[in-house]
Amino acid sequence: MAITLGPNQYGKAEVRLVTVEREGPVRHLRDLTVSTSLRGRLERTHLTGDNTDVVATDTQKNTVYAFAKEKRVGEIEDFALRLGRHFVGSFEQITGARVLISEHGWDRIDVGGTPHDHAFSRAGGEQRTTAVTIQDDRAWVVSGLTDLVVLKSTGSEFHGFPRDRYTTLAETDDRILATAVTARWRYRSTDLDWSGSFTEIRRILLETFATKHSLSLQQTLYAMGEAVLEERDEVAEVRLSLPNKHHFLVDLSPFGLTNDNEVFYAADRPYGLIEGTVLRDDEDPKDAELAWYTLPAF
Ligand SMILES: O=c1[nH]c(=O)c2[nH]c(=O)[nH]c2[nH]1
Repeated sequence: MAITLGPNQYGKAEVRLVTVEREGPVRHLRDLTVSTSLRGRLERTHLTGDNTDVVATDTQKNTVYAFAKEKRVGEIEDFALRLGRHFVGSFEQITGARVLISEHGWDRIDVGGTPHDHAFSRAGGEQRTTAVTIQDDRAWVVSGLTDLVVLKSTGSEFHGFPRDRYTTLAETDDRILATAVTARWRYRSTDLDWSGSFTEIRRILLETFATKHSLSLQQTLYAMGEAVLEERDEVAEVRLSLPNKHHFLVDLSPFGLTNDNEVFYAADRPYGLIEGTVLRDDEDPKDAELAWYTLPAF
């Protein structure tokens, strides 16, 4: 039996990078978490401990900080492409790179109706994300968002599902539908107005969630992905992960009270988890395998 080294990558995970840019008295703040992973001819270190080919993870981290100083960070997609191309272009043994970036938003604190120059408050839990993959001279960009928490207080039904001896769930034609959207979308290009595209895709996801009358969260998921693909040519594929944040009607009958969809118990766990991919039928699924490689399936 021969034993060999299979696919591998290595890098620095979750480099916390905060930049402050000056514009007169005004400061601009960026808050990123950056992970780098490199692939290539790395057998020697694994098999013999010879580190000749190993670009140290400490060097990778330092490169992130130095790049942030040498040129404005700019769009997270462009920053990730610069970093990935640097590693693949500078070290002959490194043939591929994956750079993950998530951005945490900060809002200016409002002081007496005026946004403050240099004081900020965290903008909720939502993050904008990108995953850039470089392989030799090719590149792929998968961007997205996490933890976009949404709720609609009506306009959602769930019925018609099979019943067996274990089924207790009541059918409903009016329920709360709530979720924390994690979405990733694969771009067809590496040269785009990233912020403009992000803003539009986020708007489409929100508008579709709000306006699509829902017969299941699965149907809502498909509608959200479909709307993005219909409106945004630059996107090849959308993957969504939607936890169903259940809101159960409280039984008020012990107190002699009715509950006409007014009082709910917001359950923490377990939650339904609805995940899916929406893609163009002319896309070759093989083409993007590397773009998604090692990313969560949804
Ligand atoms: O939208 C839903 N999809 C399900 O698959 C499901 N299952 C469940 O118990 N509630 C729901 N709601």
